[in-house]
Amino acid sequence: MKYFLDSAIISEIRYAYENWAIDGLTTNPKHIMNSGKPFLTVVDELASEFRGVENFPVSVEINPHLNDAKEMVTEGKKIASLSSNFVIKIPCTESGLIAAKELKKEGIPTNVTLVFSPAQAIQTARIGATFVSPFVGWKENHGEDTGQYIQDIASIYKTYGYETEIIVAALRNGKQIVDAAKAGADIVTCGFDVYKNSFDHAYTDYGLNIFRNAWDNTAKEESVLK
Ligand SMILES: O=C[C@H](O)COP(=O)(O)O
Repeated sequence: MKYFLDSAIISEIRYAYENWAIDGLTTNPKHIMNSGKPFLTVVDELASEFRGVENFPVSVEINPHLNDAKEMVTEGKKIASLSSNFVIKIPCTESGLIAAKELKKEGIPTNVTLVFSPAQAIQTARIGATFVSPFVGWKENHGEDTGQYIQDIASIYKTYGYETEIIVAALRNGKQIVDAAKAGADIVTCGFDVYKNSFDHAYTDYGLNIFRNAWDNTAKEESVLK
């Protein structure tokens, strides 16, 4: 399963790319706002950060106020022209799905976002979007159990041979990453801290202290080892 970083902050994107072998990047209007920089500045930074890096998709979302499919396509084409890495992130509305279908005809990759049901995910795959982004954390915040939801999308895609890749989004902890993997997600996208926390475990720290103590109490010959 691939790991994408969900962020628009260049310092953490660079860190995760260099140290964690992330496979791609997703952004949304909230992440861009949180970077504290203007939209086009962030988009330019992302384009230059990954110039020449192959197979590293960077999802950039169109203006969320757009409702008209033609306007969505026009904006999507403009954003896509800025980098060969860019994937156009488009909301899962009727207009968004029409726009994603048109962008596919133009050879522009898309990521259909704000997906909350298998029915939305089916149409996303039928129109040939590159990625579908079902959100988990937002549903769970409202008390919904999401285990079956991702499994259903993955099993429907398998049954019909849909090629759209499933990016399970808005994850809040390591358990949700594991649940996504078990459900058959192709990709998860998480914030910087979610990944960082998922690499640690309290028992690892506990065991490390035991081993450090043992190391300190073991006689050592002269050696280069400290
Ligand atoms: O845009 C997709 C994100 O994964 C949404 O997640 P977020 O609630 O962490 O911003």
